[in-house]
Amino acid sequence: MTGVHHGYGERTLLTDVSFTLRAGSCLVVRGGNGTGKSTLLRLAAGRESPRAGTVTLDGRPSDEDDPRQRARVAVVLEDDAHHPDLSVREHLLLVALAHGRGESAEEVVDGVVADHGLTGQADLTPDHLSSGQRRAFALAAAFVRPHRLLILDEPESGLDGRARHRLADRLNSARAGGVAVLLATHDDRLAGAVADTGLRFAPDGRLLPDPPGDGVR
Ligand SMILES: Nc1ncnc2c1ncn2[C@@H]1O[C@H](COP(=O)(O)OP(=O)(O)OP(=O)(O)O)[C@@H](O)[C@H]1O
Repeated sequence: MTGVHHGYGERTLLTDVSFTLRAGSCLVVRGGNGTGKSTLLRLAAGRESPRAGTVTLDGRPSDEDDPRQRARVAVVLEDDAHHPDLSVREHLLLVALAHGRGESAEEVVDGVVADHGLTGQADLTPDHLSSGQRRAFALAAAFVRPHRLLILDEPESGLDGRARHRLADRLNSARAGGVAVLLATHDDRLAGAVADTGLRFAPDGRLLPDPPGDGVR
């Protein structure tokens, strides 16, 4: 992201924001409610275009409608959609198949379901999940896709302590495999456990360096 300015109406949220995220690294973005974290992630994901500046992924403009990008980037934002009439397992299988997992799809889904503590909920439809289980389900839908970059907006919300530890472990294994992670969170422990660099929103919309700390590893 280079020299990005963005806002809505009269309000400026991002002022001259630049950063680079490399393979295998995790950048955490923090700031109070309404400062612009989700907005920044939507721009990174190519769901929205900035008023000024550029957002590129592997040298190409970030664009969520670009199939090449969707084959490499998995995004969990706050407004995740799901099929109300498919079970957790059926939904994940559909996502895995749509993203080219082919014959390995069932195995990938079974592994991700177990990793996300959803084994007992695999045959339920989303309406029958608790809010924390729905969050785990949204994260699972990202993990069944091929991904070189994960963009996660407050992935910890609704998760209990055990599930947060599992999430930190999964993100660290992903990083070890070369996956880049862009994370917005209010959880300093999660930030410290998974991120190697951090940025924090200043009141003028600039992003200032904010080391993630030690967290719980
Ligand atoms: N599409 C939009 N049109 C107009 N205003 C918007 C739009 N999206 C977000 N905003 C406003 O921009 C501001 C920043 O929103 P954003 O969701 O990025 O904040 P956030 O830092 O993620 O907050 P939180 O920690 O509460 O999730 C808010 O005041 C919000 O109302």
